[in-house]
Amino acid sequence: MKKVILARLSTIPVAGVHPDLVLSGMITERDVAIDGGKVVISVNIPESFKGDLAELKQAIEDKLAGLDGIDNLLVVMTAERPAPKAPEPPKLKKRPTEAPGRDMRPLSAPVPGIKTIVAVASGKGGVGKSTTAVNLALALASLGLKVGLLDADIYGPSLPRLMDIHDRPAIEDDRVIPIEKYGIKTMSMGFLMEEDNPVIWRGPMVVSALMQMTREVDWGELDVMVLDMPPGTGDAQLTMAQQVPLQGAVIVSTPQDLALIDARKGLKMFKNVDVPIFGIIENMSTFVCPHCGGESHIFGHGGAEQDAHRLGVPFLGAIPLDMAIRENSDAGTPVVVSQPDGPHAQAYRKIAMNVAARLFPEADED
Ligand SMILES: Nc1ncnc2c1ncn2[C@@H]1O[C@H](COP(=O)(O)OP(=O)(O)OP(=O)(O)O)[C@@H](O)[C@H]1O
Repeated sequence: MKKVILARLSTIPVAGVHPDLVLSGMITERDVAIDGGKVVISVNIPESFKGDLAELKQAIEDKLAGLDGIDNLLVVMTAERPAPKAPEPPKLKKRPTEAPGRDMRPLSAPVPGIKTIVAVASGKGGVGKSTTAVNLALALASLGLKVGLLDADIYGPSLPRLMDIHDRPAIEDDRVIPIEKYGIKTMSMGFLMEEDNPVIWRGPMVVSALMQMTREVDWGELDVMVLDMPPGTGDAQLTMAQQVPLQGAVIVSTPQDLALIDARKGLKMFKNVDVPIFGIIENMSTFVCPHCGGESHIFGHGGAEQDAHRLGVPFLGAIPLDMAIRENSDAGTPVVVSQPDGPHAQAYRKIAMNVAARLFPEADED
């Protein structure tokens, strides 16, 4: 099947690169993933490419249209050069983080059907950003909101593991259908990649993949989309923060990371692109002993809250370092759904209420 696909694609000329798309090296056998009738093709766009990405994508779809054995086709364009220039978002006036009332600033191209988007970011990896994003999304849903969770951490997508999802999403009318679990809609590049054949993402490829996951996925109507960003504050994260119409961002940080400067880098990045910072979530704040249940303040206590205030951003809440959170995360049953009445679910719900209050300030005024 791969051979038939590649044979058809090799008749497509690529402007400025090669008269044959396959010989150009932009698509190899490894870039074609087949799962039953679902086919995902990732195209590596080199610097020398002079054509139009949308036209090339269309040409690939046309060539494969009607091919026996393909029910659903998804073409992902990935580029090593700077992403195709999107229209510059309007220059927005800075909005104070705690500005009262509704944010009336124009949004850069809102995504139809999605009322609000909140980014979950961290200054560095391994602080529990994805665990926090998943539990925050589920806690927002438990408040009665329609929630989507987009795992934009395409370097190391963790949603398949954290939510125990191993299916591939369906594709209908050229749109990917997000996978529903525990009452929220989810999408992750991890759903499309083969575990033993990871895609190597280079620089701005990330951005075009993100745009496709935001806009070409059939999210339906959402009150809030939680966007799990890749860790760190590099160019890819910066471009994401600019290109997605974010209502705000939350920064996940451990106590020691707050005391250091990583979390501050995250704050600075969003401030630079005029995205309001909803606040800081302190993860792994106190240590809960798995044997006696006693709490130890290994990194000191209350420091994060003070740090947040010192940095001029709200403190949204703290989540302890607890074996139950790790075990549930790793088993794909986030603590908010596996122990909905437990103290951790409560802590996440409290944070979710803080976030919801910032996402929908008008609801507070009623
Ligand atoms: N509050 C917590 N208590 C105990 N374990 C936690 C807590 N938060 C996260 N973990 C565990 O820490 C590990 C890293 O968490 P996670 O994958 O969410 O981090 P991340 O910041 O998204 O990482 P990366 O940057 O690599 O994507 C996981 O094993 C997770 O279960």
